[in-house]
Amino acid sequence: MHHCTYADIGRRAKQMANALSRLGIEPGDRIGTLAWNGYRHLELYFAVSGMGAVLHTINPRLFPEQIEFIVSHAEDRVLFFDLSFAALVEQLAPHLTGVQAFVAMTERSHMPDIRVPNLLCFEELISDESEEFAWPSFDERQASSMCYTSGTTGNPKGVLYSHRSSLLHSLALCTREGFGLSSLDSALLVVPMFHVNAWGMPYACAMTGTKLVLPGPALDGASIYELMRSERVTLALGVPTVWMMLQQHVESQGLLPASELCLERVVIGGAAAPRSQVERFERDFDTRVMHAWGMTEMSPLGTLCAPLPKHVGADLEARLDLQAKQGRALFGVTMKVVDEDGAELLRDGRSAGRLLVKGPWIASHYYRQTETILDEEGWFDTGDVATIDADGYMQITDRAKDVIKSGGEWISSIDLENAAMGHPAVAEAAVIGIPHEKWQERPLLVVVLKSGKSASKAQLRDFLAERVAKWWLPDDVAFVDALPHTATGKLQKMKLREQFRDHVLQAD
Ligand SMILES: Nc1ncnc2c1ncn2[C@@H]1O[C@H](COP(=O)(O)OP(=O)(O)OP(=O)(O)O)[C@@H](O)[C@H]1O
Repeated sequence: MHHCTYADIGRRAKQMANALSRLGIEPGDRIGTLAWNGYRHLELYFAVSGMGAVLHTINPRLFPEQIEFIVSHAEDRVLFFDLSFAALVEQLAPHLTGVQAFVAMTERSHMPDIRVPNLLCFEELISDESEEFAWPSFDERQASSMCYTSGTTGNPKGVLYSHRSSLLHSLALCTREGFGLSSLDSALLVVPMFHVNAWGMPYACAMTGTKLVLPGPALDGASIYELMRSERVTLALGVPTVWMMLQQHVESQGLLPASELCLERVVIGGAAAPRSQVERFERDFDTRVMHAWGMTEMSPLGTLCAPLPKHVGADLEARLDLQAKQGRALFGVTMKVVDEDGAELLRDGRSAGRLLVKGPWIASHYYRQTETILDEEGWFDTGDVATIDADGYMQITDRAKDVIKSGGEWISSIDLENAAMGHPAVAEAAVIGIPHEKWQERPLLVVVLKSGKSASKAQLRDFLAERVAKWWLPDDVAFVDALPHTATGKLQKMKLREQFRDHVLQAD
């Protein structure tokens, strides 16, 4: 484990800024990274943006052709990469003709033996550089970083973040109503630094002096647990699949209650937080869950579920009901739900419609596309379907493309999945619509069972019958070993729909 201070990061960032200037990098140039969560990646966050260039973090789990497209589309001039991507870089390099240097994020003794033009070594690059660098001044609306969407529902689209949007977003995170960061915190980032600036945490933690714990590629339950223990983590951020692995690990290893940990807060975002997962954190870890929602286009956070004074002292059931919601808009963000004609729906917690958002850290267009993605009043259509209640708590019921349309009504795949995940034998669940002659579509529940546990279709349907409306009950249940996820932890429903394209619904 490498330990360093923000002062060390600052010094090395200045050395890197000097090195990049020497390579001819100018303000506005894009610098790509194919890297896990690590200190060198953090140094690049500050070196590249600080000198006025644009840090382009690339999702390394995309297909090689997609990475090739993205690097070329962004016109990256330098590509930094972790050693685990050396073979990938060697494969891609001949096609990345615009990249003038490839930098392995390591020291000389570990340089990979690959055939890549202009291969440089990170530590060698900065070793002789001065620790002084006069950070230039520039317009706050200038781009500081960029990233492409997850490509869950189509091709990835490039989004630029400005210094202004990143700063405002970070300030919102620091507040008590945000993540409430302080220098007393130790924050574990299980969200990748290659996607949406790891939810803005690298900046927000530096602003507050919060210790950042960067886990590298280690994403299994055992290593996450060990890091939480050894680094005395008080705040951890991740997607539901990551927390599923952690909870399975502590359960299977008999580590419950998890009193060895000093975990005070867990942020669950990127996909809906299952009620059973929230309950386990509250009950077995004695940890407060903060449910968060956002999008690449939103830098990424839009809402956070924090209690109001009237919720203080509420019992577990009431707290769980609240945590199922994605939360209230962060300072700076405005939201509304609208019907198909664009008319605003009631804030009654029941009327579901398309969720529109507005705010200073929401992108106005995709990279290298001229047309705006905002309507004439500045609203961005998130593509999510949601309700908003009288207190302003928003709850996602589905992505518009995943809604199951049955007999003219909508069935929320997310609600069904959450209900199914409450069954003690279910590790993970996904619900998709299967075409149906009479009803247009009917739900199919696809389930991964916990190892060593069993449940029949009938048992699962009986379990659900007590929790959802009768007409929502899945017509069929399919058992699989694993569900397809994107690199950012989202269920790939497009892939699942493809997998079950010819599926014939069978009740038993
Ligand atoms: N807490 C949450 N609960 C439910 N859904 C969430 C939550 N957080 C994020 N999401 C989902 O993730 C989406 C944002 O994902 P992201 O911006 O990473 O890429 P993507 O939208 O999946 O990619 P693409 O636009 O290429 O399909 C949101 O619109 C929402 O559907």
